[in-house]
Amino acid sequence: MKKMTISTLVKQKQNGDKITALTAYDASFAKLFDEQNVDVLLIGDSLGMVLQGQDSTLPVTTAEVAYHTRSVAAGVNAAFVIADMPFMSYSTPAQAYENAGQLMAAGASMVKLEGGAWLCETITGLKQRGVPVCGHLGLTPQSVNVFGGFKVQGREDDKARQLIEDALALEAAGAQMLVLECVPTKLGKAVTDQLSIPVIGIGAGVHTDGQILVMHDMFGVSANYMPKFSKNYLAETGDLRKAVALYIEQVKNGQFPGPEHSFDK
Ligand SMILES: Nc1nc(=O)c2c([nH]1)NC[C@@H]1CN(c3ccc(C(=O)N[C@@H](CCC(=O)O)C(=O)O)cc3)CN21
Ligand SMILES: CC(C)C(=O)C(=O)O
Ligand SMILES: [Mg+2]
Repeated sequence: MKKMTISTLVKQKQNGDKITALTAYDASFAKLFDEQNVDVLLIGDSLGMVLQGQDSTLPVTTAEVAYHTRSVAAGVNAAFVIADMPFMSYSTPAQAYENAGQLMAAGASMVKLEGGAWLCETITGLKQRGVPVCGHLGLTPQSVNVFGGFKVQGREDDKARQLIEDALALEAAGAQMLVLECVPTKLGKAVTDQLSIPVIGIGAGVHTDGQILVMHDMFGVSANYMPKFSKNYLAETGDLRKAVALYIEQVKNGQFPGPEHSFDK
């Protein structure tokens, strides 16, 4: 398989060929996922919860994400590698450039930032400096203390409109991909239809251009809880590789996420 690129992912959106994504934190699983042809691997700051056992992503550092990015990059052949920028590592454009540089040097092909229109200057500046950016809207876990918990976002009409405006602003600023987390199915579809860049959903319904899951949830081994939108693929396959293959198959044919993994309103 040839190295995945952003232009191939955009073509997948245009062709309705669903994009498959998983989190990964080490070389062995990165290689296993890559061999099953997962399109995108994310070194998520979820590592604070699933690897470190903390109750939020806030304590994660850029050095920690860089460490796991080096490991994942060493195991990858074709998959597109995105690294999360941790909480408070992109508060100003200058701080974002410094920390994004660490993640790109560690082997990422893109960095992901949580937030809306306030990030536009940072996104434009990163892109001008050679750093592709993925946005992240909806339930942005780094704002858990503002939300008062890991709660579905964009349920009210005004909040939904605001989210769509933020998504359009991120795209206009130069974001080349978007993760949309924990929003009603209808909002997931509206954002996906209005953007030209690929929209990867997690708990955002079946209409996004692709899906991502935290790998520990897909295998049913998460230390803390299992979000409603996740599915344990190891339970029904009994084999790591078969679990990944079934996840890919069900994303591609629209079987996952089903209504039981989505939020109607
Ligand atoms: N194991 C794991 N899976 C994840 O998907 C994940 C992490 N950890 N850590 C970082 C963030 C935190 N995330 C979470 C965590 C919990 C819920 C959750 O419990 N959501 C409720 C929704 C409640 C409502 O209706 O508002 C749920 O029932 O799924 C959602 C996303 C997503 N990310
Ligand atoms: C759940 C995904 C989108 C993420 O941001 C993470 O794993 O940190
Ligand atoms: Mg994250």
